[in-house]
Amino acid sequence: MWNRACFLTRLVASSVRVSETAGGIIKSVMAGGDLKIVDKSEFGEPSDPQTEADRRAQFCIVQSLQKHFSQLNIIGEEDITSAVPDVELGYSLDVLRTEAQFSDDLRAIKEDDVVVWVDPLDGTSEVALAVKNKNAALLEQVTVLIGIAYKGRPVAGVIHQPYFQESGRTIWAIQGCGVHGVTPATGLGAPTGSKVVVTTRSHLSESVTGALDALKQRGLADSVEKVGGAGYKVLKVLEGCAAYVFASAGCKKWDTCAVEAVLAAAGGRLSDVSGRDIRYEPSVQKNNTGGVLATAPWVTHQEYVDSIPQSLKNALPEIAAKN
Ligand SMILES: Nc1ncnc2c1ncn2[C@@H]1O[C@H](COP(=O)(O)O)[C@@H](OP(=O)(O)O)[C@H]1O
Ligand SMILES: [Mg+2]
Ligand SMILES: [Mg+2]
Ligand SMILES: [Mg+2]
Repeated sequence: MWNRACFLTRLVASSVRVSETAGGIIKSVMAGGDLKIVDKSEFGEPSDPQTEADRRAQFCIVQSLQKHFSQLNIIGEEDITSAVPDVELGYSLDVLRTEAQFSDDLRAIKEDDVVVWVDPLDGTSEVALAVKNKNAALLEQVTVLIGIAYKGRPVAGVIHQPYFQESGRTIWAIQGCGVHGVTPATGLGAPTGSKVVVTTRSHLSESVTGALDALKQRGLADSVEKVGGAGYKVLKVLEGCAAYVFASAGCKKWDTCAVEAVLAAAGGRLSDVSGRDIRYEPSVQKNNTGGVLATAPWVTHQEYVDSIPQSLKNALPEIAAKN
């Protein structure tokens, strides 16, 4: 089955397994207790922590994928990594079985047509806070993100959530083939009966709260929940929240590629706050300078775009320049 599978099937099938291995690495670093945190931010910027778990998880993902796919263009968040022993990776049979639903376009994708965007640990600030405050509940917000872009747009994505219940879960999607690992909420306000909007916990700013206030006034946000990680916020949108709003710069392509693929496969939409597509070519600037707006399948994305004040949209390039 593996040998007959097309390139995209084999890449996603391997990515599902390697995301789970990376999740295991994150858990073992946490269990060891010494996170060896460094701050990647430059003077005057908000703190941008990196732990030994981020470094080891990225090494594992990049090394394993390159072993199978030597020509693959992989762009990971971390510049510095920590070596971990080589592991023989398997592949997900569920992914292999999905190939029957592929379009001819998907079947024709070759190794040098794609860019893989890797966030080895999304929610690092929450990891640091969980340790500092001895609050293990925050770890639910950690995800491993592997996004696959073809012709500059997401075509498949893997979100592994290592601390979901006891053994974690992996959510993945390939364009046109549905979402696996979660059942997306389909109705208005499910499960709370109102429109809950999620936003950043650790990167709040005037422009973020300005956008949220505007959405509240228009009846598009009944309440706001502040949680960590782009991966976790999109999972919340898949499971009943109306939208994820981040009207600021600082969130990067590796934060959004995988989650956009998964959300789009569920019928939702992710764009910048002005409604423009986010591009994922290898040469693109890493920062999502137009902010991030993700909406559930059951809300109208354009209503959210239109409700965010133009003055905030216009100010984003200046915020981006400072990041
Ligand atoms: N101003 C900023 N500087 C650096 N990273 C930022 C940022 N704003 C958002 N991010 C990154 O975007 C992701 C989601 O952020 P948030 O939880 O605030 O919504 C996090 O990814 P990582 O945890 O992978 O670094 C976070 O670091
Ligand atoms: Mg991230
Ligand atoms: Mg990260
Ligand atoms: Mg980071």
